[in-house]
Amino acid sequence: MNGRDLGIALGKATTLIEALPWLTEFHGATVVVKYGGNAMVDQELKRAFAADMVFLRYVGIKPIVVHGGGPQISSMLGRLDIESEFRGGLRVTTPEAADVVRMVLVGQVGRELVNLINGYGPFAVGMSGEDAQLFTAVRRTAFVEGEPVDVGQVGDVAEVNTSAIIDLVGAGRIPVVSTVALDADGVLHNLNADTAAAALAVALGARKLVVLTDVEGLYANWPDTDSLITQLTAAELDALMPTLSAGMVPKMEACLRAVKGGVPAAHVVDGRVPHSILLEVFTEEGFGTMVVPS
Ligand SMILES: Nc1ncnc2c1ncn2[C@@H]1O[C@H](COP(=O)(O)OP(=O)(O)O)[C@@H](O)[C@H]1O
Ligand SMILES: CC(=O)N[C@@H](CCC(=O)OP(=O)(O)O)C(=O)O
Repeated sequence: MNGRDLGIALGKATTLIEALPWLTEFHGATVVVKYGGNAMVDQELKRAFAADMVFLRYVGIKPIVVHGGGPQISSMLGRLDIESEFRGGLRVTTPEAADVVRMVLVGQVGRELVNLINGYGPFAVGMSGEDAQLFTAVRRTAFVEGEPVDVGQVGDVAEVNTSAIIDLVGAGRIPVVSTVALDADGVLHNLNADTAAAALAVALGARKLVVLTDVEGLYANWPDTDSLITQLTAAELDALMPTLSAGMVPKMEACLRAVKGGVPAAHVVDGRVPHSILLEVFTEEGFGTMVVPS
């Protein structure tokens, strides 16, 4: 082996051994991952994400994936000539739109992700928030400039029944969750996927919530990209919330909900970077923005 090849080999060994403390710390831990953004549309990023989930599973971590799909829902509503708009970051969801949301999330986006993950190992099992009553929804209003606005069949998570997820994870599976759910009267509701991921992380007592996005993480002064925050407390995030705009609001609300609900760390990581989740979990410096309890 020449000097250059030896250098490369030693670099690889260093990277592997750097992971040892984190492999030890997170062995057996439950990690809820919200999949969305670019990582959901770019072929290379999609495959990298699927490989990461199977990697986590093989090293003894229990990943649970909650997926988004806003752009795919908008595209299908457009094809069907059904009007769609967002108010206060939430999709106005008529009964007709709710059927399309379920069809796209459960029947299209969820299926594709299950198949991608299963390309690396036969572990992924898809489920809707309806299955075994994983989520019970309660109707949610949006807030536009401080005023409540009715957005139709949009729900928050009122209750989580983790039994089916626990069964699947116990059998070595990777649950892939689509975020539609019934309310107590059996009416179908559309749940924001960041919100649902946070509620699930809390109910499962997860060690981490990791939310993929299309920026490096949370910036203190968006759009100044020199202002990336690597770590902050829930109290510091509470103070920043009024300064955040559209897309980041549900994500950071989800991080707050998770850490206030007992999850030790919630992360927002850049889904444009292949294997960003591995970088977050297995490196000393982590990746993106980490929110910790106050
Ligand atoms: N303080 C902030 N830090 C980072 N991004 C912000 C901030 N405020 C607003 N944003 C916007 O939020 C977007 C992320 O939300 P969104 O587009 O909904 O993500 P995704 O498609 O990954 O669900 C960023 O691309 C950015 O445009
Ligand atoms: C109520 C609400 O807005 N629901 C979302 C559900 C999908 C989602 O959250 O997808 P992303 O993570 O890709 O945004 C929607 O209808 O678009």
